[in-house]
Amino acid sequence: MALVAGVDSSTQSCKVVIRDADTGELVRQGSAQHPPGTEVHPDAWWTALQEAIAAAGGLDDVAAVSVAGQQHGMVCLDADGGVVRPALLWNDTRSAPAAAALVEERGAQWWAETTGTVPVASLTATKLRWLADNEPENAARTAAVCLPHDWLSWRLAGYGPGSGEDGLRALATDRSDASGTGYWAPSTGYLADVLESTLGHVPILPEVLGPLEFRKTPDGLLIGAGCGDNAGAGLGVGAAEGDVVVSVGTSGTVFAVAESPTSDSTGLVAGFADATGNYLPLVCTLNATLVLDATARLLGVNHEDFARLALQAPPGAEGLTLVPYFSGERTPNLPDATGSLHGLTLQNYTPANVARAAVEGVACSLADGLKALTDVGVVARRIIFVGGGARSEALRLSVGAVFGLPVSVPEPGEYVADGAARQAAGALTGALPAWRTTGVELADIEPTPEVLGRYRERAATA
Ligand SMILES: Nc1ncnc2c1ncn2[C@@H]1O[C@H](COP(=O)(O)OP(=O)(O)O)[C@@H](O)[C@H]1O
Ligand SMILES: O=C(CO)[C@@H](O)[C@H](O)COP(=O)(O)O
Repeated sequence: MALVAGVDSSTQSCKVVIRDADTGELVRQGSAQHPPGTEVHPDAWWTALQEAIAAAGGLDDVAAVSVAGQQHGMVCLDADGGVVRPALLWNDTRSAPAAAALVEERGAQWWAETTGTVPVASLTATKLRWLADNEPENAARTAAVCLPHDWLSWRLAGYGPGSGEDGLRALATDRSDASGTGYWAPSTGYLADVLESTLGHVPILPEVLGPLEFRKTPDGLLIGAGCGDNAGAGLGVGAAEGDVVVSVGTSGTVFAVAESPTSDSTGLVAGFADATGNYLPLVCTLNATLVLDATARLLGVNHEDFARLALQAPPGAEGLTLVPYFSGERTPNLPDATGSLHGLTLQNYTPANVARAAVEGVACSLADGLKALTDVGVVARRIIFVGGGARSEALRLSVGAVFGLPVSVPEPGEYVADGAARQAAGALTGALPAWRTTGVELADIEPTPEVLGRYRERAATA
């Protein structure tokens, strides 16, 4: 029995699954926490990866591994292979003015048509512009730029500080993560002019590997191309045409697998690539489980009691609407927005209604994401709901009620890491295996279009 490993180095934690390459059976798993914040030194991810691997029983008997990771994070390396400064993560909004400037300079249409995505603060290119404007010495010292999953794959392959230029030239990435940088186009590859006009020079960049390409360590461990975490989730749940995946973790994402690229000059839909050679039109919000975590903390309850409390209130929370833009927002692009609670009366101001309004606010912001996707031609027949937030019964039911589509909830699991493991199995055998996932279909949920309608009116004033 050959074993493969998949890693999800996400915003809050690192998860490792080890599966049978043929059957997909879960053999072992482990995880470790990441530090909080939107600026993190990559060494913290490396430490967490090693802890998670150890918790999963090590990789000694594993034939291939792939790393999926949070997208867009700016990892700058110096000529020696050392980290120049802590990475700015996808949810760090300090580069919002840089994003606006880039859109102004070339026009939203150019970005949408060339790279698939109109820049917002999350995209790596905007962070490079921020670096050049605010830390010119660090920009000048940056010899190579890569993403979280590229850097961890590179460390697993034995490179790191001291590797020098030869080491930097061994960096590798894949289409799905490259497509979230803002300086890579699916049709032409890296865009030197965008790098010149952001970082100020063209650094060494990771080679973009094909979906089943791999590198090999001296010990014979295959290291797959890896992928962005959303593309990993798509692989992990086996998303097919007509499926829309809703993933609720630190970010809320709504995405579909498409055979052709999308181009949305309104900037709502990011035209990413997937991990199989197709495309992954995606909407991403900044405010998902952290809003639920904060509201549960405010109410002094744990996740389970929070869900129970929310379900004690009727749909619509007796008129309360929470617009969840606590961290600013990415979609819609409102980096300076704040959250708000609307419709308060002396009668409806109860813990249950506040909990329900938080859950419905997150669900409604994602339903707006679905609308943006269908507006660019994505066909949605059912929702596949994954991520830490899918463990909440209240959020599952709320997603079912506001989306107005059948919702399938796979067994709770680590679908990003599973997708990476599936890619590793593909690298090992030459073809992606058809692993089965099991789950439940949510049936008989009363749709609540009035909840979504009221949310839209109130969010429009944010
Ligand atoms: N039962 C639950 N109800 C609501 N949220 C939950 C539940 N279990 C976990 N979470 C939340 O899910 C988040 C972690 O999900 P995950 O998908 O792993 O995030 P990420 O990939 O962004 O690191 C945390 O914010 C955690 O509090
Ligand atoms: O920025 C995006 C997608 O464009 C996020 O989805 C990140 O990829 C982080 O994912 P999580 O850690 O929240 O899963």
